[in-house]
Amino acid sequence: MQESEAVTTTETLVVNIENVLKHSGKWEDFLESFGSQSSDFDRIHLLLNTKEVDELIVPKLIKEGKSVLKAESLRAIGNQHFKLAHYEKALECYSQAICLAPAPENDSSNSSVLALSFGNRSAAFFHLKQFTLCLQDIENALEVGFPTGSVYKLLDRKGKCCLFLKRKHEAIEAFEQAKLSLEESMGIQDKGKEDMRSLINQFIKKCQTLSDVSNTAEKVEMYVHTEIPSLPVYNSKIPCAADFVQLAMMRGEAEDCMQLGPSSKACRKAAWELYHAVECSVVKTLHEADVRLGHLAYKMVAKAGFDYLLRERENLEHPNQQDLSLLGCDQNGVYDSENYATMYHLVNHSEKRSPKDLWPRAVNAVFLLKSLMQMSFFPPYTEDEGEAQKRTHDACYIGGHILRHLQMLPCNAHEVSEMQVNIQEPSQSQTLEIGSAIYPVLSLINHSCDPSVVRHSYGDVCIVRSIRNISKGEELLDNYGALYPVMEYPVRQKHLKKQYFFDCQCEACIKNWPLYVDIPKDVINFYCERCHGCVPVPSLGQARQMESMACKECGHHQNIRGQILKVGGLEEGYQEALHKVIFGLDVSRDTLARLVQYLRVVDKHVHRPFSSHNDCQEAIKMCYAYKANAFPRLKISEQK
Ligand SMILES: C[S@@+](CC[C@H](N)C(=O)[O-])C[C@H]1O[C@@H](n2cnc3c(N)ncnc32)[C@H](O)[C@@H]1O
Repeated sequence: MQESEAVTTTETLVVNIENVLKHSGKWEDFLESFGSQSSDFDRIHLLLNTKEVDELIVPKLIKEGKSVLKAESLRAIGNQHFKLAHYEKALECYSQAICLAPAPENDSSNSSVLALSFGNRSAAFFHLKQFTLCLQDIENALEVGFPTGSVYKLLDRKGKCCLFLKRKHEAIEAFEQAKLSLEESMGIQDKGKEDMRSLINQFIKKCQTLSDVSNTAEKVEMYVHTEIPSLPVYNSKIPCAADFVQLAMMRGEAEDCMQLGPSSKACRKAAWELYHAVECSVVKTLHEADVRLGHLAYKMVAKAGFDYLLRERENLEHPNQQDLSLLGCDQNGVYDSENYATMYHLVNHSEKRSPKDLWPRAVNAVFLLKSLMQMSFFPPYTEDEGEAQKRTHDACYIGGHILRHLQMLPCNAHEVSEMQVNIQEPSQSQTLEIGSAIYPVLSLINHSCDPSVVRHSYGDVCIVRSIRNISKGEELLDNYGALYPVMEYPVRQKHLKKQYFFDCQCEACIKNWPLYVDIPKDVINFYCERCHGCVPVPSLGQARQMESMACKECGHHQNIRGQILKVGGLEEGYQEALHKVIFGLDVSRDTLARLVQYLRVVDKHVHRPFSSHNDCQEAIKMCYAYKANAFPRLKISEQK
């Protein structure tokens, strides 16, 4: 028996190749030659034509088989747990069954184990009161061929979920469909049908008592933007369907955000097809080689397809800047994040990168290219000499795309995150990066060390909300991992320069705002009514007694009692809400509403940095985070 080979990561591969070239005295010349290449195409060409490099980059495909038998057996164990009301254990088994179940078209058994497992898992989610996840799995089960005779059960469950979530009209529609489906189902006696019908009718009556609520969340939560990624990848080491499973498990959690529902289904379908075409068999290889963002680069190219990339070559490389469609906009001039061109033209800073920066990326690109070559991505080539040249040329062109993305992604990709909640010790909760994704619209937002928006992951959907007042026409500013309250100015600048190639000129940087711990607590700087400068006041209590105060900048004396009363009037409610979030994990809408109200008023009247402003922002972020990907989940989704 062959001993299993140790897996080589691309990082080790880079070191190995360097060592081989150094050993043969060719490294310096090679690096010089590499540094003189002016395009990604040429860089890939050089690597493929350097024997030592070409011979060492040999990705081994690690295929993991699907198995109906294994999936069925896990599903059966899940059913045993389910009967004993061990729903979380059942959930785990069903999830594993879903991972191992083949796509329905490859499943020769009578009913698709994938569809049944999704159906079972929806029941487990239902009992765990995870209604949105339950709905997601009902959709999945129906999509992949749940047995028609039992579809009424899923529709009935769907109606109940919608009822719990107070989605009146969807609930009634689902129950009506359940009744129709019940009529069509064979193996159920007339009496049984009648009982079931009358039960469903009772639920419909319940639905009718619900009021037609609108989405009030939006008013409290300050939504700015919601984006479904063009491409997501997970850091999971589970092969193939893992991404799909995680998507199914997580996407659509934001039941209070109306924009998520329908398109996520289309995305899942697209992802499913893509995986089974060029990605499914290679996912494990990419994870084992630890290619990280390389997985996204691979997926971008795989999704675009060889024909498209070849056909659009001229338009991509030399777009007519007047023609917005060539830059990724649709016929109406609207930026289309599904269009490859939008991602292709995202900033990559190629011209600022040194050969030492580009070299490991080029090795990664060749590794990914060769993985792609083992799939049915390229057209078949004959053995002719001309064809061999074409083959090399095509490889360099596609490899060039991958290399371009490996430069673009570190400046533009976003993390998909999940909070691991520590219920006993909330301050010990941790946020983990569970994946990465490209959101082309989000990628247009610049950085500030004092950002105006914050992002949270709901599944792999990203929701952007404001965390301070934003005037009409004002630029949105996100944070690239360098917040002024917790990171010193030089450290922030270094980080931003290294990864994003710019010197930050945000207000916090220019004015050298202190770290949170050093923000003076004995003074509050109100806005001057004349010049917008600082009117410093001591504590709110003392300030209420004072007749007028002077602006530090223009000297104008003014009575700011009205402003002080506005902030002071909200202080008690804010303090209470803050305490509830931090110590009680109370992230209900009421608590959030008080925090948001306080933040809006403080933002309007008081200069930053102001530590209560920071505290309030952090508490608001916590409220959002606990509602986003957070496990174990707080039972907040069902709260009013
Ligand atoms: C995600 S992109 C943001 C969109 C980008 N400005 C564009 O026009 O496509 C990140 C890049 O934008 C630029 N950038 C972002 N924030 C910036 C800032 N505050 N000042 C200057 N450049 C910034 C940097 O070049 C950075 O690498």
